[in-house]
Amino acid sequence: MLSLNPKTLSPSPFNLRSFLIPKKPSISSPSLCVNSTTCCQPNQITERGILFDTGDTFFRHESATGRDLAVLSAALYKQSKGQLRVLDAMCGCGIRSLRYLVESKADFVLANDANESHRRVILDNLAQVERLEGEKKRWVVTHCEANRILTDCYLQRDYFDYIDLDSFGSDSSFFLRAAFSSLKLDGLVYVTSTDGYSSGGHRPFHSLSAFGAYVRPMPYANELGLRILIGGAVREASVLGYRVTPLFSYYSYHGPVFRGLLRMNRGKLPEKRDYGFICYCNRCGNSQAVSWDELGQIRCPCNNSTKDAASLVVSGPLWTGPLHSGAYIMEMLNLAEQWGWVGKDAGTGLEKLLKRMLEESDPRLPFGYIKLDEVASRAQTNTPSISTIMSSLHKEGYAASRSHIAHNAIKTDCPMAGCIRITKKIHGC
Ligand SMILES: C[S@@+](CC[C@H](N)C(=O)[O-])C[C@H]1O[C@@H](n2cnc3c(N)ncnc32)[C@H](O)[C@@H]1O
Repeated sequence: MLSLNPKTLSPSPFNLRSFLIPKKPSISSPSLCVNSTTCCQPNQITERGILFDTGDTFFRHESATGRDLAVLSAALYKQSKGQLRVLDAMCGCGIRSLRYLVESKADFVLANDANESHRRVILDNLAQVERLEGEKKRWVVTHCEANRILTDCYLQRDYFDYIDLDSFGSDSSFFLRAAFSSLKLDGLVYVTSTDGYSSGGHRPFHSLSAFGAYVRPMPYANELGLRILIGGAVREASVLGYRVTPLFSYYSYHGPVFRGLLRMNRGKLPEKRDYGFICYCNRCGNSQAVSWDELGQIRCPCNNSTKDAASLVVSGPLWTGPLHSGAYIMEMLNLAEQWGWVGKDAGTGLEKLLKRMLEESDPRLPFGYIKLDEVASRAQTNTPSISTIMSSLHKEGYAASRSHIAHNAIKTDCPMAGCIRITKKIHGC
């Protein structure tokens, strides 16, 4: 068991952004109020019926869906393994820790945040668990730099089933190796990045140092954000002799935020087809995945001459495999249904999101998405409606789905030329 004295482990000055959040008044003793918003004080918040205080901490309402996904996946783990020890390495006000305890039924949660001034709010929020359930304490709060707590746990052989790394920018890459070391085999890491500059190809040398991927501007930048995050984790895990696979990947416009739930097992590097480079041709709009050995010979079929080689943009190495496991998303949907989070009157976008992720997990669909504006501009027509183009693609035998990442885009195995032809046909040209 851990024996950490938070007083002696002060946060490192690293990452000062979190300490610059303006102060809000905090309250003393929040209580758990299920399915009610009426008893809330103005500075208290409910999420899924759980009342808590955000105090001076960094808290975003918009991340509620990311937290729902976390809680569902942790609960599935508990159901399948019969145990759940969570390390919430950057817990903010402790909302996730609270939800892991109350909703996912975690046996133990270590709630950590480097900022010691969050302590009162976290303690008050988590104290609700015993008040509600009358059980013995199942949680500990610490204030260490994340790598420190992860490494301490590893050194003390105190392994976790589920590690949550909810950090800013591309910082999560900095914690991954320590996280994999302190994770049980078959355990889960829920990793986050808010680095939209790297995914947009605006700072390739930064993305190279943070994620190990040289990224250049491509039309499906937000999917690249997920792929470099997962690819970086794959690389970090393989250094330690582990193999990680994404169970789901989630992009949210608010931030932007890129999240991935990764399962870790012993193993070697991923399949060659799942980790490599992505090339996009500005000339024809098609993409291809290439491995390291093919990199020297890449040429887009649309252009055999070398004079137009500049039209090819290459990013990587990154994750080129599936973003989600369809079977896992089905399990999440079923649990969400049991909990009344989806279905009639559930009133959230969670069902739509999970169903879209399920569509995207069709193995026939390649990486990337095609923006309908790009198709229209190449076809010199108006933008086709998403349902019309999808039904035309299906009629011609292509796989096609919407993307949870971009609302005006489709994922399809139809090449750009086919999409242009279909769009022209839709418009009678
Ligand atoms: C995005 S917020 C966490 C939000 C929280 N998980 C939630 O869902 O509301 C990130 C937190 O990480 C903490 N933090 C930043 N750098 C850290 C580090 N190196 N080690 C531990 N905590 C850190 C900050 O104090 C901040 O509270």
